[in-house]
Amino acid sequence: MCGILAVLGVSDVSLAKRSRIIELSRRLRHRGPDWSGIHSFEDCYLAHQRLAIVDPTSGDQPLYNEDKTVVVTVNGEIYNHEELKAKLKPHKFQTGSDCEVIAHLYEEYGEEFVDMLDGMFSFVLLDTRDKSFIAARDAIGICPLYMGWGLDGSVWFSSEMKALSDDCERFISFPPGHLYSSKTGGLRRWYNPPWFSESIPSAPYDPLLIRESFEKAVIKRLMTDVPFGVLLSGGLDSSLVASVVSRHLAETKVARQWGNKLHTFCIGLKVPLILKLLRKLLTTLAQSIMNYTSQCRRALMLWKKLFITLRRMMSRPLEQVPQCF
Ligand SMILES: NC(=O)C[C@H](N)C(=O)O
Repeated sequence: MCGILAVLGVSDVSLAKRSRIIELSRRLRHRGPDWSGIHSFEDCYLAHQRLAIVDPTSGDQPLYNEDKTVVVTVNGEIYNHEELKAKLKPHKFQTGSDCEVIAHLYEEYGEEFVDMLDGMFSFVLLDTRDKSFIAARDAIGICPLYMGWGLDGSVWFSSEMKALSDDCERFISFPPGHLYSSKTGGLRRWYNPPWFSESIPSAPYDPLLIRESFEKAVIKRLMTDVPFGVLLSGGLDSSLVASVVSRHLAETKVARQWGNKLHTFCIGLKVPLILKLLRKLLTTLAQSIMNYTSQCRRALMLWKKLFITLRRMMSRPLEQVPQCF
């Protein structure tokens, strides 16, 4: 999770406008407490609130290509960034951030690079050479993104609606798997898997393939330089995730630095059945530590905070909750 805000083509380039954009970006501070950054170029602003996951020491954003003509602000994790860097051999990387690869891929391949990314992301990229910009959101919309239009013709993008709603004349939820290009002035789908148009899936059911894909999906998400935990509900999905993590934790960078105890978290009431399931799960997870919050009042306070955080995003709650990432 990080927070991004980009405002492109504002008519007012005064210091007051810049301060306003910084103030709006602060509305996303809860998404990234580790760093706040802004880059402005003429009438364009790219701001970032960072939750540092990969390269916490030098990966602050916005990020750039070598001569800083391409600027990006990204919320996301690019799981195949090492592989992509290897393809971009002549390029010089300034940071160890997984997201810097986006600026160099754009330099190398233009707007068509987005389907090379394996990850969850939403980003805005500004090419200062011709003042064009693109914005994109991952295949299924794990990372949130909203797009708005100001009365002065400016185009806005933000991780949360609360940074757009007071300053834009209208705004939309940016569709998952799409790319906006200022050159064409429209949205187009970049994610076009072969099965997309099938109404009934034609691939035969293959449980081993499902297991293998599930394990791979969990393992690639262990790409972090900071300690992490697993949130347990007591149900099947989170238990399966925890069991795959516990089996592969020892191989990770994090375990080498922080030890290979798996931290798990659970929030809820002490319902005997759930406690029984959690206890059973913990006996199967080697070296795990459980943090259980069961105080009703604290849980309610957290819900209150969550509603305030998601303010104006709750019209379709089930759709919006995963978008907190
Ligand atoms: N967390 C993010 O969304 C950005 C980037 N992956 C970082 O670790 O800084």
